[in-house]
Amino acid sequence: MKIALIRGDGIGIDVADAAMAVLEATLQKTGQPKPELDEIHAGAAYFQETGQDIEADGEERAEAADAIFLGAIGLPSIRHADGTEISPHLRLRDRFGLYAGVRPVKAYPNAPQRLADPRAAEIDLIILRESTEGLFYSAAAHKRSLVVNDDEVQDILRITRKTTTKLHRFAFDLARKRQNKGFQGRLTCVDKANVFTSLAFFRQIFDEVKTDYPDVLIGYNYVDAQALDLVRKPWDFDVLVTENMFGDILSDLAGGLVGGMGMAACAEIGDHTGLFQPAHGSAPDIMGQDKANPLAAILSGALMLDYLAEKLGNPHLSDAADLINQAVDDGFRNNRLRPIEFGGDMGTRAITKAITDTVSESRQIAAQ
Ligand SMILES: NC(=O)c1ccc[n+]([C@@H]2O[C@H](COP(=O)([O-])OP(=O)(O)OC[C@H]3O[C@@H](n4cnc5c(N)ncnc54)[C@H](O)[C@@H]3O)[C@@H](O)[C@H]2O)c1
Ligand SMILES: CC(C)[C@H](C(=O)O)[C@@H](O)C(=O)O
Ligand SMILES: [Mg+2]
Repeated sequence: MKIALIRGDGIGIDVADAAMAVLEATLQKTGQPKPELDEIHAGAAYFQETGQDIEADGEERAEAADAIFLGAIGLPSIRHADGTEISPHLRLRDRFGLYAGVRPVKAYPNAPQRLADPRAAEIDLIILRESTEGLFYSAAAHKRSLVVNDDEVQDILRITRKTTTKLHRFAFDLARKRQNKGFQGRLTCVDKANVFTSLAFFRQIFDEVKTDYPDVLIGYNYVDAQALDLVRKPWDFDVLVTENMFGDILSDLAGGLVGGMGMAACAEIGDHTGLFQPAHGSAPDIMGQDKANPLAAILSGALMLDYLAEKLGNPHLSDAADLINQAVDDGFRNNRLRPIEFGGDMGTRAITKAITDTVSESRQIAAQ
């Protein structure tokens, strides 16, 4: 199993190391061989040093791996001449067609909840963020803005039938899988179809796809109302499918609901490969201090194992993913996970050790 590893910048480096340590421990526990890591240098610091945002053959090597794992990329102090930041990962999403951005939002026991309502303990939803087009079609990294001059800049919000059909199918399949696991299995289309023709088209394709999934409960919400509802009654939602920029914003909001960005895992899935990374950034305000919560990265590692189980036809990798998810759940339940992010006393290394210890001590799965 070959993983392309892009650790990136700031806390990205520490949380990627944490995720790899946990990955190795779980693979060992489940009797699987160590992954082969191909480290690819990329990011803002690399750009400052070399003038390139990723190693010359980095994109090809990423493509050759079974999956890609990324820490975080970007430092606000290092920018291109137009003011935008160094973002080679946007090119990776584009190049590999990583249209399905899966961002789980789950309240763990004893983790801080920002809402007083006891139902906040039930929050367990997934934001499915389209990740290649929408308003990001025009991201500076792609140089596709329509007008750029001293007086005006125009960006493009692009919705295509091909990508949107795949996205909505992915969303309905996900809702169905969740239904089979005992969740509501309700899918909400989040858009702004009241104002934008492009987003009315997004909803129209949702309606076309839904006819193949009569068993899935559906709903609609405009994105502004969805922001309200995520604060007012997040427990009512299960799977939300949305445009790229909306998903970017809502996923940070939702991360905040369940403690903070250190809990915000992410999988970006395309037809041929997947990229796994925490949804947070390089957090320059806490970098180099062993303060980052590595759980978003560790949980992204579990998403990667689940993806690889299917891709490589190896169910032991799913067992390894379950071990990680269980260790996080148990850790919070038993108060063995107390991240500094939540006012606790455990830094990046201590959290990582608590998870690897739990995995190694686990009696659930004997090494084979
Ligand atoms: N996927 C990515 O690589 C990615 C995502 C978002 C931002 N960025 C980049 O990261 C840099 C910083 O961006 P930002 O400050 O807007 O967002 P950020 O996610 O880095 O930080 C936002 C806030 O959340 C906190 N935070 C984030 N992750 C945390 C963790 N694991 N544990 C504890 N606290 C955590 C930070 O300390 C900060 O207060 C920018 O250069 C931005 O472009 C990269
Ligand atoms: C850093 C940035 C390019 C990225 C995005 O906007 O997609 C980040 O915010 C994310 O959510 O993964
Ligand atoms: Mg974001």
